Amino acid sequence: MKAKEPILLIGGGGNCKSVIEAIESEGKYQVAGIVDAPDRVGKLVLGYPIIGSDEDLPEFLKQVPNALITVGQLKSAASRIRIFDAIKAAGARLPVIVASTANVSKHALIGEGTVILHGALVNADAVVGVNNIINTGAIIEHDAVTGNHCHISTGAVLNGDCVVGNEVLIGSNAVLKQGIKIADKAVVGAGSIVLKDVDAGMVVVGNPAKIK
Ligand SMILES: CC(=O)SCCNC(=O)CCNC(=O)[C@H](O)C(C)(C)COP(=O)(O)OP(=O)(O)OC[C@H]1O[C@@H](n2cnc3c(N)ncnc32)[C@H](O)[C@@H]1OP(=O)(O)O
Repeated sequence: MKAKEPILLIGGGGNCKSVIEAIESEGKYQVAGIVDAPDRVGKLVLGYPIIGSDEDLPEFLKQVPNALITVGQLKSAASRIRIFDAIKAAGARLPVIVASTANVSKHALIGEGTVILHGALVNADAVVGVNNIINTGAIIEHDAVTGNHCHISTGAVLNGDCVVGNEVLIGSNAVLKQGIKIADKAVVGAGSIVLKDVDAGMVVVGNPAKIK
């Protein structure tokens, strides 16, 4: 059996727990440790130690060749982008993680550092950008596209041919009608039904979704 490669996780909150669950189920990587705030060093997350804080990151990345961002993304993608850039600058690798119960078409493309959590589906000819969270039970249908640094929350549905820009949050259980375009940095509120395209930076909520 192939030995598991070590991986460093950056961010030790709730998203980290879901990602650990996915990593353990996939069985390709062994969590070497977690980086979080200085006052949390020494604590455990699902049995894995918080081994240092942000300032130790460059040193850790010399020792562990794989890293993933496990900070959540609800307000802005800024923290996740900052860490992504630091990992890239250090020359470490950001693997794709696919949970054992997720389903990713062999005809889909997934960018580096993206996690596909339990029960999610990415269908044929979908393209998912780098550093995305495709959360539990989300659906990215055929030919749909997400940009970089997006969070497609739990149970959200991007129907066929939808195009989502960079740094977008699609809230839990939101549904995008087929072919809808969501521009960069927009937010779709939880449970919203999106029937019209959404401009950059807009926050839309409701059924049908309207600007908040
Ligand atoms: C594993 C996980 O936990 S993944 C986490 C998944 N989390 C999500 O999907 C949450 C997504 N975020 C949301 O839906 C948020 O409510 C946002 C981003 C749309 C808005 O957040 P805020 O700006 O803080 O809005 P706030 O809570 O102040 O509400 C403002 C108004 O919008 C309404 N509103 C907020 N969100 C929604 C929504 N999803 N649908 C309908 N109305 C909404 C509120 O009822 C409120 O209305 P009022 O002014 O008439 O009282």
